[in-house]
Amino acid sequence: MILRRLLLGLLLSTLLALYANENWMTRTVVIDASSHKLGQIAAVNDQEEGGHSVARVEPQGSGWVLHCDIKTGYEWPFCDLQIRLGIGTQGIDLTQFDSLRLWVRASGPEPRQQVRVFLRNFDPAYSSSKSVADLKPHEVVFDPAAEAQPVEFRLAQFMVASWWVQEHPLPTPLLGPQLSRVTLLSLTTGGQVVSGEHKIYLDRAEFVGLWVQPATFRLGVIAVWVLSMGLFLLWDWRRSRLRLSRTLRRKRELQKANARLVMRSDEYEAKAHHDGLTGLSNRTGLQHDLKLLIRAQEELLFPLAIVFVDIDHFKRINDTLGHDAGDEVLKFFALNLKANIQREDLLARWGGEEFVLMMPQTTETEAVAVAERLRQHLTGLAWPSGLQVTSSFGVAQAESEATIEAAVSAADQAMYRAKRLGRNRVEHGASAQDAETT
Ligand SMILES: Nc1nc2c(ncn2[C@@H]2O[C@H](COP(=O)(O)OP(=O)(O)OP(=O)(O)O)[C@@H](O)[C@H]2O)c(=O)[nH]1
Repeated sequence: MILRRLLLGLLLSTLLALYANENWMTRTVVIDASSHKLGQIAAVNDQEEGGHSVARVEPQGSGWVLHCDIKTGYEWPFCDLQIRLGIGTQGIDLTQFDSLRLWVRASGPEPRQQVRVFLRNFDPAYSSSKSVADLKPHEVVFDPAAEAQPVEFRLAQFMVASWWVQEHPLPTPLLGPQLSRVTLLSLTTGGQVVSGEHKIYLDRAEFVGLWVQPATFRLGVIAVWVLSMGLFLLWDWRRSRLRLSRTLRRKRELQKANARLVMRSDEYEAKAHHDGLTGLSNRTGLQHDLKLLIRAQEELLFPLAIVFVDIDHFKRINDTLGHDAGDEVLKFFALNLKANIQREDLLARWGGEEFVLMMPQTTETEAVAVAERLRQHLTGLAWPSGLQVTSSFGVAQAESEATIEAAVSAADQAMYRAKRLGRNRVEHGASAQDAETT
């Protein structure tokens, strides 16, 4: 948005600047009675050339009037109103100007009273500081009465007077117009003047030019555009780099946050799948592990032996020794169960003082033997607080994933049968009584 505004601003400024360059950025050198003292003005006649014409200048209005009495004597009689420009032979550099405006009138005995305008240039190659005749004259001739005032000439219209070139042979490079050191502006009577009273009135003259030539100005405008584009590209490149590094930083932060979340979710999952007291899997954990095993190696899993283990009269331990002692018994029980089974067996706390053992690739008969070994081992342990702890076992077998649920139920039933039959024993398979209960 800002960029669009800047671009629009630059575009409008460019159009305005181009217009201003040609219309408002003009400079003007004014020549009139207030800018030039009478000492800088001279009336010259043809007497030095052997003529008899008489010329004199006097101020009038904002400028001057040249009174000229043309008399025969010289072949080309004339009177000249000369205005000094600049200081000494330095003159003024008119190459920076485009035109000359003149507020001029002329009167005299001719039907078309012509005036010649000269711009005389100094160049040490052909001029001496003393003689006006050595200054290269650039000339236009016109009839002021036929023109609207002010009369405007382009400086390019001024041509080097051919009669002067004939009298001053020049090397080729110096032949053309030269306006870099113009020391004199003169208004002269016409080339074929007739005898009598002539007057040339000059109210004002102006050299007009542009401060900066359009070609140079346009180059400047192009430079501004190129610079702006360059700056924009630099700024855009820096912005893209900043954006990129910001995005990368955010990505890294996200990755870190993600890793933290994954870690936390792993922790929660571990907590959800484990029993806090014994460190064994809980029922959810067991189901999860079982699912993984079925997915990974179902054919190696079955027959799957399922053993339910329940501590006998556990409530009494709690009641007599307290809940903490009960916890210690549970931990000790779990530890010893774990220590006496194989690595690939799954052991979980099913709930309360009840545990489940699942043994892959194990038949019911083999599991009964394992259960018996465990029962004896657990019974023979030195229990905390000198307790005598026994446990009851129920064993069943699952042939496939579809029969696991039934086998779990059968093992649970068998364990309860072991309880009913006096505890501290191993039971397996379904009995008639179990079938009745289910
Ligand atoms: N200390 C402790 N006690 C528990 C925990 N979980 C369950 N219990 C207790 O275990 C006892 C189980 O009692 P019962 O279901 O009557 O079983 P039992 O006393 O072992 O009797 P039988 O199983 O029939 O031999 C209850 O008093 C529960 O409060 C536990 O995490 N810690």
